[in-house]
Amino acid sequence: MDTLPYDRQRLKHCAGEIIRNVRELASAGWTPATSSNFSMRLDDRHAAITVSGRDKGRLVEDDIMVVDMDGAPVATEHRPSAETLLHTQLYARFGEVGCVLHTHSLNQTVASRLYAGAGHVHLEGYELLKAFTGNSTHETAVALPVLPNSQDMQTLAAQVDALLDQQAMWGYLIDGHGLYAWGRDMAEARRHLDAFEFLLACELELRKLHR
Ligand SMILES: CSCCC(=O)C(=O)COP(=O)(O)O
Ligand SMILES: [Zn+2]
Repeated sequence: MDTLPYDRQRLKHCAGEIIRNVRELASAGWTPATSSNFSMRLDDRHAAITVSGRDKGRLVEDDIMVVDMDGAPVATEHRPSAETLLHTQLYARFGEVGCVLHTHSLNQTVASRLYAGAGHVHLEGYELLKAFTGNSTHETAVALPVLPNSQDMQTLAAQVDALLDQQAMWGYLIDGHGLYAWGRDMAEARRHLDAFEFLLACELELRKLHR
């Protein structure tokens, strides 16, 4: 008899989706040196998330584990991502969030350094802003927040919660660290992540050209 408190088949499905997508992100160079972490919602009380410290470009099913919405491991000896709280806080806060992706690409990391002082990256006038759910025109602006980094996840999570109290958003940067993006499912989270990456590359390129 299966006494697990989550659906084993759903975990298998999510692990497959995470592994396939993260392989692509790793090939693009967005997960250097075991960085980055990835999760999907299993149900109201559980999420599947990458095990801490694994090479994200070579994930196998055993590298995906289950946590509850407080970030505690469920039915496993594995240690979850050091940043699990930044995933589960989104699942706990928004019932519709189904996937959270965190990467450390060069563009994301450089942009986080350049715009930390301003506290956000202003993205305006791009057709690609329509990639973010809720936007239907290029005639709009998105402020991508940049948070100070911390090794204390409670501190980071509190900063994110304070931002979410003020604005709707699909992602944020952490200074010198990387990008968090999310969506209702993997496809939407991927689209948001890819759009942020492209738009940050545009902003960095424009800065170079204007020098
Ligand atoms: C070597 S990267 C430092 C930790 C980090 O930022 C990260 O994204 C990966 O941490 P995890 O515990 O999820 O492997
Ligand atoms: Zn990280």
